[in-house]
Amino acid sequence: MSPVIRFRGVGLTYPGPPAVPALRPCDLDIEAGEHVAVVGPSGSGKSTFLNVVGLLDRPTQGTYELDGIDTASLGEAERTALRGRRIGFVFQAFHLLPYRTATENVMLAQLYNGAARASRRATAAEALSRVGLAHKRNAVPTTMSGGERQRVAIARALVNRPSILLCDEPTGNLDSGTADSVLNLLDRLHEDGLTIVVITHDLDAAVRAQRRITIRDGHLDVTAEPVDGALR
Ligand SMILES: Nc1ncnc2c1ncn2[C@@H]1O[C@H](COP(=O)(O)OP(=O)(O)OP(=O)(O)O)[C@@H](O)[C@H]1O
Repeated sequence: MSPVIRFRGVGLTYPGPPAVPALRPCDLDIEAGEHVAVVGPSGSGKSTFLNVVGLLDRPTQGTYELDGIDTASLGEAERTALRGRRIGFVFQAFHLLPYRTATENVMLAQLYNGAARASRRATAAEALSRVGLAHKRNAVPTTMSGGERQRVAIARALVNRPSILLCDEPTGNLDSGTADSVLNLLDRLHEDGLTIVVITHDLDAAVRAQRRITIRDGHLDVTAEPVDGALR
C-alpha cells in the first residue's frame, strides 16, 4: 500500500525577490495510521509545509503523492476536490461560523459531497458524537468553550472521512487543561486508526505523537527528536 503522504525531493521556494527557499527539497513518507508532530521555531517553514501537504500551495520542486495520486498532474478543481475528500483541517482559531449550530457547522463541510440533506445531518450527528458533543449539537459556537469549539472543528474535519487530519496548532488558543482534553481526543482518534499530522509549538502535543519531525531554516529532519529549543 502506498503511504498517505509521499514526498520525493519536495521543496518550495517563494519567488520573491528575494527568493526564499522556505522548504528545502526533502523526502518524506507518512503511512496510514501514523501520528506525526512537526515542530520548529518561528519562521522555520511549518506553515509552508502545511500548505504543501494540505494542497493549498504547489511545491516548486519534486513529487508529492497523496494516497498514491501524483498531485502535480491535477488541475485546480481536481486539487480542491481531492483536498475536500482526503484532508481534514483543524486550525488554531477554529474557524467556525459563530451563529450556526454545531450541526450546521459540520454539515457545511459536506455541502460538496453530493449527499442529501437528511443524510448530511445524520453524518454530522455521528461526527459530533465521535468528539463527545452529541449534547451540544444545537448549540452555537458563541455559547461554547474553546475546547468545545475545537471539538466541533474536529468533527467538521472528520465528517468526510479524510485520509489525514492536518492540525495547525490545534491547542494554540486553549488553556492547558482544555488543551489536554483536545489532545486526548486526538489520541483516541489515532487509536481508532486515523492518520494525524500536528504542526505545533506545544511540547505536550509533540510528545504524544509517535514520530516527531523537526524543521529548521526550511530543512525537514525526519529523524530528529525535538529538544525544547526546537519548539520555540
Ligand atoms: N508568501 C511568502 N513570500 C515570501 N516569503 C515567505 C512567504 N511566506 C512565508 N515566507 C517566508 O518563508 C519562511 C518560512 O515561513 P513559514 O510561514 O512557513 O514559517 P513558520 O515556521 O510557519 O513560522 P511561524 O511559526 O512564525 O508561523 C520565512 O522566512 C518566511 O518569512
